[in-house]
Amino acid sequence: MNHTTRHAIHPEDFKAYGTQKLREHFLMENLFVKDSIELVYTLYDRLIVGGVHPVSQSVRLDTFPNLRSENFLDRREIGIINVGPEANVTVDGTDYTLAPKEALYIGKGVKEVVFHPAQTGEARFYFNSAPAHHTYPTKKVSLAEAETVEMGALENSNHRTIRKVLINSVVESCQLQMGVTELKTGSVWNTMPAHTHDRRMEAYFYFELPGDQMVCHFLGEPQETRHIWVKNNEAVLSPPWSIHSGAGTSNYTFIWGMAGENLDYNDMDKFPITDLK
Ligand SMILES: O=C[C@H](O)[C@@H](O)CC(=O)C(=O)O
Ligand SMILES: [Zn+2]
Repeated sequence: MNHTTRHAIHPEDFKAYGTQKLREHFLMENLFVKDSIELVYTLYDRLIVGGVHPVSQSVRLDTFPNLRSENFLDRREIGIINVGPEANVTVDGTDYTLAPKEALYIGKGVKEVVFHPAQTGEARFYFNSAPAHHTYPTKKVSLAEAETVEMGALENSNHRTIRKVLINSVVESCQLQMGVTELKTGSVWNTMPAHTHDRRMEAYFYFELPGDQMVCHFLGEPQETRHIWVKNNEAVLSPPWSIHSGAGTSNYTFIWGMAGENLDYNDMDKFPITDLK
């Protein structure tokens, strides 16, 4: 397992960041390394963002020094979404088969989580983990069980399906919320009109983006935005004061995950498009 730390950034300092610094602090590349877990421990609500890529052997979710706990989930909950072909995850001896884009919520106190290679193709799992002070049951959530909404329109290049997978109407969690948003062919903009939610941070993970295409992800306070060019299978952090919205050179799918003060998905402040700067 490889881990790095990302500190929280003040919005006033953020204004002075150039391309390299923006990427260093907000972009998460190389989340999938063969037979390894790559994770980023952030100081935004202590959310951990990670990728698991078991190819020739199973990979165990081990604790690491930042946690000072015996097991990874002693004081944490985790949401896992399968971003590869069908593959299994074992949770304290129970096997869960995750079809592509299916999710697994695992509550605090679980001792062992093992990710397995796929039968066909290369397994890839993306996860977010947040501190938890209560144990909620482990639960697999299929896309059919997700709370699903259609947003936007092709005329605005933002027709998309938002599947709220780990949301409190579907699965109980302490602070974690996650979902999968799929852009329709010809639609490239996510999260427009853009919003902030001061009570929660967020992370976006882009996938199903052709290898020769990219997403231009916008971040920053609504009147002081910057951009980061993002490739397939890369993730971006969004501080609570930042918008998070992207336009692709093709359509794509992304996973959003949040942690913080509340579990209220609709608690967001939307900005009129014409007010962005
Ligand atoms: O706070 C919620 C998140 O930013 C996403 O759910 C937004 C999203 O998927 C979209 O509009 O495309
Ligand atoms: Zn958001």
